[in-house]
Amino acid sequence: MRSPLSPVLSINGLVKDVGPLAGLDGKMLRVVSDVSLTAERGQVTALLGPNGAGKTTTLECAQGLQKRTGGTISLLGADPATAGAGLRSRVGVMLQDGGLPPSARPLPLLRHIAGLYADPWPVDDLVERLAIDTFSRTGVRRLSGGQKQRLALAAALVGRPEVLFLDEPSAGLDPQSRALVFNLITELRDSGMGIILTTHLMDDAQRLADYVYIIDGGRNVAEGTVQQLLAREPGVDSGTGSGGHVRTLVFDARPGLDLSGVLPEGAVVVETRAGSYSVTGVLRPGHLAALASWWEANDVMPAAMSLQARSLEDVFLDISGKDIR
Ligand SMILES: Nc1ncnc2c1ncn2[C@@H]1O[C@H](COP(=O)(O)OP(=O)(O)OP(=O)(O)O)[C@@H](O)[C@H]1O
Repeated sequence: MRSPLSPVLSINGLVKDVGPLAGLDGKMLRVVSDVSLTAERGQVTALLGPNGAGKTTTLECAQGLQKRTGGTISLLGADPATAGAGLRSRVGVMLQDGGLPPSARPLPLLRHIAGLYADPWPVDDLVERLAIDTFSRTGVRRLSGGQKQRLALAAALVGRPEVLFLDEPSAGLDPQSRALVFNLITELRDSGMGIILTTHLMDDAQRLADYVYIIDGGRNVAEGTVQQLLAREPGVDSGTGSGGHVRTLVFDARPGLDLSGVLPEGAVVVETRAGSYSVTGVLRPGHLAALASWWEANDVMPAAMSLQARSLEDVFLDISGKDIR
């Protein structure tokens, strides 16, 4: 785990039991057994994990919404389990379902929230920045999913929080709104806000996160910068791999080519469907040269080919497995 000088959030050995549960003969169920993470100021820290990994439970304990069973949590230097309203006013939370009152209208709602803070973000500016002006007087229940998301972000920001929790911030956003929201998140990060992001969209995490924690089954399974995680070789649990990046070369040619023994070690060749081949591994120029020589010797001219970088999604699936939770 990182040891930043002044983290906005620091979780150590979090344990959370729920219950007693009737389905377990009245026993407690341990849903988080050992999660640790730190989030720095001026960074986006992503918490990723498959369904049921314990992300929501971890973050709700961090926000003081659930009582932890064990471990320590420090949010802006205070214990969220015992801190009062003073801490809450320094923390912004954007929930996936918005948590907004259905009968409220965006502009009056934001003005009302702003009235609770001594030095709020000017509402007109937020409304303009998040393009809320076009629906500022429409009832929340009539807003589209993307409009609710932008309003939820504005509501989380109006108190100028020092730390911001974002749960699936781009859910339901069209490409224009996504760009708007991402630009704002990047700007907030650059201005020193500590941002904690949970998402199932690996693309969002890859784009926004400075540091990533992956949890599964209620415990940490991997962490690192996006670059460090991308450099991992498939199946390797720790370290940064051999220094090269795993890539996939995809090409289309005639079906049934026997490429066994053609490539230097470290590459796996699969005919994914008739005539489509993928070569995956820490590919080096020698792999490309061997393939091209073999094509020449066997009179094969691919109809199409591309070299693809490994994505955070590939790494995530590699670490957390492909089983459905
Ligand atoms: N009160 C509860 N009673 C029973 N099980 C619970 C309770 N709270 C959480 N769980 C279980 O704990 C596990 C972790 O849940 P949590 O919501 O933290 O996961 P998550 O990583 O946020 O999942 P998702 O990605 O699906 O939102 C799940 O298996 C969930 O069913």
